[in-house]
Amino acid sequence: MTQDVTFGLSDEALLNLPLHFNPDLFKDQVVLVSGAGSGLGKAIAIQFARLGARLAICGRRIERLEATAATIRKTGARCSVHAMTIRDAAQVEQLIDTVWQDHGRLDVLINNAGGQFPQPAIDYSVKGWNAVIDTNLNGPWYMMQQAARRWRDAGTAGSIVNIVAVIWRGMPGVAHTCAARAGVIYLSKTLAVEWAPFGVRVNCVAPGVIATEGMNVYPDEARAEFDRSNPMKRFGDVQDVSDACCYLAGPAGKFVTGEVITVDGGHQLWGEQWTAGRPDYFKV
Ligand SMILES: CCCCCCCCCCC/C=C/C(=O)SCCNC(=O)CCNC(=O)[C@H](O)C(C)(C)COP(=O)(O)OP(=O)(O)OC[C@H]1O[C@@H](n2cnc3c(N)ncnc32)[C@H](O)[C@@H]1OP(=O)(O)O
Ligand SMILES: NC(=O)C1=CN([C@@H]2O[C@H](COP(=O)(O)OP(=O)(O)OC[C@H]3O[C@@H](n4cnc5c(N)ncnc54)[C@H](OP(=O)(O)O)[C@@H]3O)[C@@H](O)[C@H]2O)C=CC1
Repeated sequence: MTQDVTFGLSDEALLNLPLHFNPDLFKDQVVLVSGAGSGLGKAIAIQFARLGARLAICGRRIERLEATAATIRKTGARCSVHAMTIRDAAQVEQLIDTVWQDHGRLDVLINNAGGQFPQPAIDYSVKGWNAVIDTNLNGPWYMMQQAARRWRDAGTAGSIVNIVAVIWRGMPGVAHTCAARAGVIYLSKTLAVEWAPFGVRVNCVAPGVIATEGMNVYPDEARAEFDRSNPMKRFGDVQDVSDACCYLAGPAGKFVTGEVITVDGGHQLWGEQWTAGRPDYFKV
């Protein structure tokens, strides 16, 4: 049976998910989450707030960010809202300055904002290719570099978690995002070494198919098969990903850097994947 794909949990449901970590785990720490107006970013931000953190959230659409912030404030946590695009290096620099001014510190950066559109690579326009590379490689890089410069200059430790994707076998239909995510993964492994002297850890989480509204970008034909993309034959939920972020960012992950945690129900080991539908050539 195809799983119901009216994706996403309500804010109320996110506030009431059972916690798998100590509620004081991130007490008084400041966590910046990009793309927190929806889906995974919203769930990650709310979970850090429930674990005692102060939040800074960013994304392009202010209304969605304000809605997330209102939910976060119900937990008693402080939350600042920053409307910006990660694709503009100057806006990223301004963002990191403002977060330090507003909160006086930064402890964790969750580089979650991202996305792509499904299309055979042979048809990509230059603008489409650049949009995806800017969103999923250049943007996360600007965020990492600005955060790390601040940590180096302040002499304080920091932790970065980049949300990537399960790209190990390629991903037909989203070649542009595969290229970008591979870049982020190997950037992270390299920075983990370069930035270890500053006390900065850099890790990635690679989610498989997770039920979020972002999934609506895929054609019905492809989405109908997504719940069969792993041997558990279902979508993961947002907490599967937010828990991995909390593990990596928090004290349990203090000896982990340059690593990728795959949270995919076994997807990387199993089956075929067609993000833009199965081409006729492969139907027989
Ligand atoms: C058994 C089956 C198993 C299968 C299992 C595989 C499952 C793997 C699933 C993949 C893993 C990842 C999942 C997710 O990431 S979930 C969703 C995350 N969210 C999104 O993807 C959000 C939606 N995407 C976007 O917002 C955009 O794609 C983009 C990221 C590029 C946003 O950029 P921008 O806002 O600048 O975009 P524009 O609309 O201005 O477009 C810029 C140019 O990009 C081209 N374009 C955009 N959309 C399309 C499209 N749908 N088709 C073709 N081309 C597109 C185009 O050139 C745009 O320029 P023009 O508007 O001038 O034409
Ligand atoms: N759901 C899944 O199964 C999987 C998701 N992922 C990745 O996880 C991340 C979150 O995805 P998900 O929550 O599902 O999807 P969503 O589309 O719901 O979330 C993407 C978020 O990124 C923000 N964003 C996009 N472009 C920019 C930009 N240029 N500057 C700032 N913010 C931006 C969007 O907000 P706004 O448009 O307002 O800016 C939105 O809130 C993405 O990187 C996605 O590719 C990876 C694998 C699987």
